[in-house]
Amino acid sequence: MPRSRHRPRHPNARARTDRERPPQRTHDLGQNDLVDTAVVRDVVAAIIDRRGAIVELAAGTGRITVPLARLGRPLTAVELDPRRISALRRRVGASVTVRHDDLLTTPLPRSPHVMVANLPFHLTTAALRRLLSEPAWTRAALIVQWEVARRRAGIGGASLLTVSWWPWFDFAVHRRIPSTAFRPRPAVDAALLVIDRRSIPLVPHKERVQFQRWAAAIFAVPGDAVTATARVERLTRRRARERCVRLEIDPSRPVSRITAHQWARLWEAR
Ligand SMILES: C[S@@+](CC[C@H](N)C(=O)[O-])C[C@H]1O[C@@H](n2cnc3c(N)ncnc32)[C@H](O)[C@@H]1O
Repeated sequence: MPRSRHRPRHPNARARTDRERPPQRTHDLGQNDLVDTAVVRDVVAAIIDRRGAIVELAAGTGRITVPLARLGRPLTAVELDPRRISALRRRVGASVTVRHDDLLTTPLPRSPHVMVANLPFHLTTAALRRLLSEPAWTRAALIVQWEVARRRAGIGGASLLTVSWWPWFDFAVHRRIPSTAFRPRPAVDAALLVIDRRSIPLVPHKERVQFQRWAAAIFAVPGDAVTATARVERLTRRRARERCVRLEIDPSRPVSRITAHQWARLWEAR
């Protein structure tokens, strides 16, 4: 069953009478658990050399939480489904902080930490937006749909969401995860997407809002780097081409194929 087909019902929503209550559908919450232990090991390995506390979102019944707990670091596991919370508490014991909360709003630490999540697919974009605007985590190891991971990492062309955050984050696909690694099995493969906060941003933080507006304007122009630069910067095509060549950007390159460093150079050259 595709994970994203049904709109999820929030378990904390107004209580309904039995007659009103629809049949329980666990896939509404994207409960595709990770049953492949080799993939679990890869998720843990992705954060093992990053210091700080660990926050796991969408912890489920603890298939990733348990091996994370063995690292002996402060660990908070967040899960929305109250039935899963009870199972999780029994499984991990008192050393893990188990929090019954929504991953989109749960408070995150203000000190450096790492994030882990096998995200419910229907919340992927909302969760990414939320995480990217949080100030303190240094690395996030996230399981997301395969195609989403490729787009976020700029493979075969970056999306505006990626470009908007590229000066401050690096996105990499660590591995593909076959749909057979989950129960119930989703309709599509997934990937382990690892996002690192850049220690030296490519664009100063204080310019983020302006950069994002400008990038959106460039993205809205169909075509290549020259066409977009000329339109947004109000340059002649000749001047725009000269600027691209000077900045080592192929003038005929589609906007979605411009790299993170090239975006930063274009921004600086405005
Ligand atoms: C794909 S499962 C992952 C479970 C477990 N981490 C694993 O890998 O086996 C997603 C989990 O997120 C939970 N979930 C769904 N919506 C959530 C939300 N808004 N906040 C927190 N957890 C949520 C689901 O109940 C489910 O347990």
